[in-house]
Amino acid sequence: MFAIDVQDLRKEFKIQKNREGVTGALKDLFRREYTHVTAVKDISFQIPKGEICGYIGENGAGKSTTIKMLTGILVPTAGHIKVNGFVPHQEREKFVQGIGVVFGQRSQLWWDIGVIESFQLLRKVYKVGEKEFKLRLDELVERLQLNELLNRPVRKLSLGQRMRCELAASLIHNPEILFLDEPTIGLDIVVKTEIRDFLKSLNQRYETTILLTTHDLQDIEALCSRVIMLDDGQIIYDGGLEEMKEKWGKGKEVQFQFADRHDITKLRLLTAGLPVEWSEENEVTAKVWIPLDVNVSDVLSRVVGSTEIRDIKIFETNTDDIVREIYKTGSAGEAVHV
Ligand SMILES: Nc1ncnc2c1ncn2[C@@H]1O[C@H](COP(=O)(O)OP(=O)(O)OP(=O)(O)O)[C@@H](O)[C@H]1O
Repeated sequence: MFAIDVQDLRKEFKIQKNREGVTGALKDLFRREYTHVTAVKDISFQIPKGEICGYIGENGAGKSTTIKMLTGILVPTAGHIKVNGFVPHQEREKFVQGIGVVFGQRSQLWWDIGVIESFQLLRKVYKVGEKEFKLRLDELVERLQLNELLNRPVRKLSLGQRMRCELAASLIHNPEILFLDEPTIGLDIVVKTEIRDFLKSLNQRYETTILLTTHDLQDIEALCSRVIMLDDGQIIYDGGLEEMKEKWGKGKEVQFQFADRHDITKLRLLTAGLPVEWSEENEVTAKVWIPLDVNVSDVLSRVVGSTEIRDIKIFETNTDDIVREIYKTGSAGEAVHV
């Protein structure tokens, strides 16, 4: 059984049209006109237990709509969903016991009461026993460093502090599946790293399945072995992160800092016959772009032997660039493997 099993899932929204002018408004009063937006277009995917899967796409691609259907907040127009063995919108009460949800843009904590009181309320919602709650809370407090925050009202927390509390809140009942919609949005790099480390260890320790929506591809790099990419409600890529890089990565860039002034013509001659491209940065620095099918060491050995070098830096393919390129060209269209 998969942790998440989605078959031909579709969501259409009915939107009221507003006709123009007074006559339009009057007409609207008597007979409303509607248009339909299809936010999710018959998508299918399966996520095995214990996997951390990135769910990415541009604004409006349909990510949040999918998460809302997977968590039972929205009812699908068509298709089938099984999460943790349940149909989310039909078996809500049993279903929510097994999932945790964090929407980065919205809080599940009560604004004016102390964090610990919110946790207590959630304990009751999820019917967690006092003893179990205590153990769980101690662990979360330690690992997310919440000690100082427990008695403060949520409205007095910084965004990073609040997000750590949100994560703890979503995990009080030790769910098997965690849905995270933009969990690192607006956070500084230190908090982002802390949250990523926490999620990684949570996954390793409890085999928690995580579906993660994010615009920050560093989240994906740090956490996900698999990526599902959505475009206009359809899946345009479903596969490994490394595979994605191999398929669409443009190669590597190597930057040389020479001991003396370099001569770009001479550098080009050194690598003659290889499909590489040199560019000058300044008098002593030059870059060479090496496509994926050329061995970096072949290039290095030709240059290193004949010039004195101070420093070499190798820049790997950047996921950010790849994803941007795929969105731009839609080139992933041919390579869907679902
Ligand atoms: N309640 C709604 N009523 C009407 N249209 C909606 C509703 N919710 C979402 N949509 C539309 O569905 C499409 C997908 O929206 P969704 O919020 O799922 O995208 P997203 O990928 O999560 O985007 P973002 O990255 O901006 O959060 C958009 O065109 C959006 O305008």
